[in-house]
Amino acid sequence: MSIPVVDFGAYSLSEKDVADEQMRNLSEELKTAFTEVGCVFLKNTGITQEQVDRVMDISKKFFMQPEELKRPFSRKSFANNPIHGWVSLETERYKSGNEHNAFLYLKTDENGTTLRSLYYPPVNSDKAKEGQLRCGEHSDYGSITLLFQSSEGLQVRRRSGEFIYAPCIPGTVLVNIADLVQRWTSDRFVSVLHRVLLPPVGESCTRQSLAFFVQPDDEALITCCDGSNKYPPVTAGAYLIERYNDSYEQS
Ligand SMILES: O=C(O)CCC(=O)C(=O)O
Ligand SMILES: [Fe+2]
Repeated sequence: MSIPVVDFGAYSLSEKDVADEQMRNLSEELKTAFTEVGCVFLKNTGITQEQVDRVMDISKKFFMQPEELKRPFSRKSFANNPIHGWVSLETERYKSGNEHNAFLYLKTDENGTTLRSLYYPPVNSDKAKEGQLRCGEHSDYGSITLLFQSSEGLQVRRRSGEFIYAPCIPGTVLVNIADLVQRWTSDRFVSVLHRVLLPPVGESCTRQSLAFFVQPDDEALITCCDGSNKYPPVTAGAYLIERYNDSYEQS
């Protein structure tokens, strides 16, 4: 199954009421996507492509500034909020990947919900290292991730193990199931492994993406909702810290 594209119009930000039947149909479509692939493209959400482009333009302006102007916003500058802030090229990477990208994290104080704005600079494929990826293979940690992307390169792994491209479809948002929901649903919904490949040889395009990681409140206790206890109960905050420490190499 490829990644389904589901029309979210009935439940878009501009709609006040949703008819029961529309809600039932929508939930069926989402359930199929989340049990079979772990992700779905939603169209007609009420978030416009213009709004997404605007956020990407603002982010790009930030990334294009000289290092000394970005440094005051670097991650170490926010003592009470260790995730918030700018991370320069190759400072932080998933253990599985040989990466080259920069991030800006915007995190609230209430829980782990975070917007991560990513900028991948142009790549000279002659100089690329063996096995280099733009973003190493991983699954996200929280409940769901909303992903907006400016160009191709993202791949997701199907349950069969094969990686398929997640195309860049303007006006849509890609919703990924993350690990806490897989745990919560005792593996009924699958958290989707994904990665970002380098552009094809001869093309050196940049890439931008916006990943909105939705996280339950830190103290929320996540127990298997079918009562199976397949995974021991864990608070969302503790789980996030554990996964975060486990997943990254800092250089
Ligand atoms: O750039 C992308 O599309 C992938 C970003 C991602 O997977 C992440 O930040 O967790
Ligand atoms: Fe991710």
